[in-house]
Amino acid sequence: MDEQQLIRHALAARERAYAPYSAFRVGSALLDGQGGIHYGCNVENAAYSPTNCAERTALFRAIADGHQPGTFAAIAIAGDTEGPISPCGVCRQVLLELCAPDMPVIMANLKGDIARMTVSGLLPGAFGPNDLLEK
Ligand SMILES: O=c1ccn([C@H]2C[C@H](O)[C@@H](CO)O2)c(=O)[nH]1
Ligand SMILES: [Zn+2]
Repeated sequence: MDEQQLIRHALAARERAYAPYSAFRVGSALLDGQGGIHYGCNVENAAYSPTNCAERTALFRAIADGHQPGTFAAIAIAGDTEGPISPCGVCRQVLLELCAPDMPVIMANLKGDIARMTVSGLLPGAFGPNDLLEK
């Protein structure tokens, strides 16, 4: 699974977004350690705050399907932004919780722009699992 393929999966997932309020559709594709893909899209809500971003949808789906935290290989995210889409702060925190710190996060837009970061690079100075679990 190369980067371009993972981005294509994220773009396909974006088609399933439920975004009637913002009309801003986002897709994600999470690659697991066995080469499996877990799709995510944003799912909005009339009360707004229950909205789930594409990134968290894919991560929560994969965990619910039995994958262990820290075993994922990469995530791609795609949205119709000027530059490569950037995950929100809540998703950065959830990525830090459920993925290895050095896991690649591939950010794309519809024009083919791509940016790459690691999970830990997206949330410098984070309060994370180590602060509670390793005493
Ligand atoms: O990285 C992002 C940024 C935004 N959204 C969603 C949340 C909301 O439904 C809409 C507008 O913020 O886009 C995502 O899913 N992922
Ligand atoms: Zn988010």
